[in-house]
Amino acid sequence: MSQPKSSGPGPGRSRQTQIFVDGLGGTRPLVPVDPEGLRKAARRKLDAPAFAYLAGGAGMERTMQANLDAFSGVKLLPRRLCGSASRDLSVELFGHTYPAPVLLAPLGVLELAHAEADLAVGRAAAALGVPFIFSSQASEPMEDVAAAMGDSPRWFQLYWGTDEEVTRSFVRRVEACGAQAIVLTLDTTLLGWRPRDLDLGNLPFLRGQGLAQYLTDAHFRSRLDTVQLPAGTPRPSPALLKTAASLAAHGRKFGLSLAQMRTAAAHFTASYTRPDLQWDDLSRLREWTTLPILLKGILHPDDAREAAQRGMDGIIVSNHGGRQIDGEVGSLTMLPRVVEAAGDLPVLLDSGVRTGADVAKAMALGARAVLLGRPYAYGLALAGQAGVQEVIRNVVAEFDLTLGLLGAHSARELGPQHLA
Ligand SMILES: Cc1cc2nc3c(=O)[nH]c(=O)nc-3n(C[C@H](O)[C@H](O)[C@H](O)COP(=O)(O)O)c2cc1C
Ligand SMILES: O=C(O)C(=O)c1ccccc1
Repeated sequence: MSQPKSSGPGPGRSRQTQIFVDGLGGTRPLVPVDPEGLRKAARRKLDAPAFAYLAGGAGMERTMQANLDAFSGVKLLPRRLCGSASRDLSVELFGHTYPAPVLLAPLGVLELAHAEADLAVGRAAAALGVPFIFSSQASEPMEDVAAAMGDSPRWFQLYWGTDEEVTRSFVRRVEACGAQAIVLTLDTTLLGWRPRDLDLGNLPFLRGQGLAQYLTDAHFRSRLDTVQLPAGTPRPSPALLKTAASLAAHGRKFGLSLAQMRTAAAHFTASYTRPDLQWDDLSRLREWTTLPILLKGILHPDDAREAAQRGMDGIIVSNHGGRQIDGEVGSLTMLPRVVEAAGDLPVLLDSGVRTGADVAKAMALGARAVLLGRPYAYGLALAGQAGVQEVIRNVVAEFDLTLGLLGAHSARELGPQHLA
């Protein structure tokens, strides 16, 4: 059993030792190790609208809390005198071996956190061999991020829009980018009710942010001279001028005029999602690509069964980090029943994963891997690529230590025997 390469996320002891040795010389970690400290440091660093969008959730954020509570409610149960000096953290998914059971979740609009956005995250993921799931709402085009990552693993998250030519075009581009899987997100057919953004009246897409996949898509661009803007021109105000400046800046980056950018923001808003997408539609995606398809946002076991019957390849149990329905069930709470219903399909999980011990809990409950969400965006905000790398290293280091302390030799052997 092989350990991850030294360039990989790394075994826990060395990371922990490194932090303490650095501390002897007065050097502190680049970003807070404590998850709540990490969030607070990002809040101090970011402007209010950026932090609201990245950190916020739906309604009173009760589902965000439920995600954390679900992890708190699961208790690990270690065994003694059966441990190992080193652990094998690797996992296999769809014929690929990854160094640890951790992927980077698709997060839109990363330019809110850092100017280098998805490029910095891609480089961090590549440095560690951890797969990065590119978002449909990315700030940098998939081709550029893929180029920045070399041969390192990348997946792609798809939103299925009403302009199906664009959706189909994304799938072609994804294949050309060397993605190893497509993740179809099903829980954002409508934008959730998010008071933090509503109170600031801020939706990044209307400012041209988070549209890089669309603005570089030939099919999407072909619409920009034909789609009509809604009538009625608002009176100029300082805020509107700021919005125009943001649209114009994004237009310059992607070779589009301000008028085209206004149309792009309107066309995106009108077409990015299909609230009436049905199970039968999945057969078209299945025909378009031979890549593994995972459905993200599954919570009900019957939906997992349906996914298996429809020829899907995997499931991501998720409630979108509590950003969609306030009051929906915590993601980890549904994991065991979804795993049971999914049969042979690999089940991954996100929403509320904050620590290495959380990774161990999800795997003990049957997840094959987890997606890390907001924590890496906070690392990005604080220290760019290096901040993202450090957040991943810390989570993986704690996971490795947790395995060792549980008496497990490998990530794969985690199971109900490790739960109280
Ligand atoms: C700022 C932000 C943007 C997101 N954008 C997307 C997206 O474009 N596509 C998607 O499938 N999920 C998106 N998500 C959801 C994440 O992929 C993931 O499900 C969630 O962040 C996990 O919860 P956690 O942040 O509590 O770990 C986004 C989440 C955040 C916080
Ligand atoms: O912010 C999100 O969580 C997200 O995924 C999204 C994507 C497209 C439109 C609005 C929100």
